[in-house]
Amino acid sequence: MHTGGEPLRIIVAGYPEVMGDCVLSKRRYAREHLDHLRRVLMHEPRGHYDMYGALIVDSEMPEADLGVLFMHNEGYSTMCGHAVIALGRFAVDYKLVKEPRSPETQVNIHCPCGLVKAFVEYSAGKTGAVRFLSVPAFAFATDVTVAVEGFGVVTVDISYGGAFYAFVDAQRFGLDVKQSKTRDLVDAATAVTKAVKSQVKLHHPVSDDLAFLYGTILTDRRDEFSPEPTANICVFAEAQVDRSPTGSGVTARVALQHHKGLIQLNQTRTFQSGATGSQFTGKAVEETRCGDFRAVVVEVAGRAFYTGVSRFVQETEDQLAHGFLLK
Ligand SMILES: O=C(O)[C@H]1NCC[C@@H]1O
Repeated sequence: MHTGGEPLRIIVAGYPEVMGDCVLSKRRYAREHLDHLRRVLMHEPRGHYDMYGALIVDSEMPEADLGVLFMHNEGYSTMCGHAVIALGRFAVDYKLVKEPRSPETQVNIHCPCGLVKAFVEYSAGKTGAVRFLSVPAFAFATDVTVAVEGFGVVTVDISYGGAFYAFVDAQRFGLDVKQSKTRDLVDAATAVTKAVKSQVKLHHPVSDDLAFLYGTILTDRRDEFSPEPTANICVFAEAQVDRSPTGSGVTARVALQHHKGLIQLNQTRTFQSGATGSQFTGKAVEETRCGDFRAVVVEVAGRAFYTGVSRFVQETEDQLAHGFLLK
């Protein structure tokens, strides 16, 4: 499938059992014991540098309809909004939920970061747009200064939307998220990610497995509420570029905007991908807490589409059967 141009290869069969007593520990198990399969399915020649995947696993939560592990060019994410939008439709279409209901069917998706509730438009047997309520999202730190190689001292905000992101105005690098060359945006964002990773210690109240920087999101700085779309581009994992507006990034960005008093509860904003122009909407719907952090529940909405069905093989005499990546 794809959501706003971002691919999602949903793995439905062929994996060995993923061990672990919870979805978060299954993520650890996959990283430690099954990583060769991620490389086969994400990397070339079956995938490509920016491929994204979802492995459906059992969840230990009785209310979950399915569990999922997310994978990309470098490892395993804790949250992925574009994948949740696609999986919501997929779960209804492939009967992973019992009784589809109109006008919306609820699909509870247990992600490594926690339970995410997706609501899938359903009418006359057809699935449509999907909205989801994510795990509590919070601004972790604002106006943090880091020394970025090649760019000097840069001020960033750090926010959590199921995964941690650093946010910076692209203009700081003389760039425009919609007009600049992708390569230049990737270089700046990657340098920021490297600096934040080495200079800022992250913390998540629920688990240390959630406390890592997933990527950097460059924005057009239009954070104050407006009915006009605001654009951003997300560079995550190993310099991978999201084609969509980034569901977990929109969640983190809305939490940041709400924290700064730039957006009120239930004010809907439109977020546009600097890469493809595709759009998600996002709004904070409830104030809550995550440990000591004041947090919000954010609703993100978008559309996903089917692209095809694949079956992959590995031949024993193939020297490149295990996958490779050109950097
Ligand atoms: O939509 C999202 O949240 C994601 N897309 C790729 C990177 C993030 O996981």
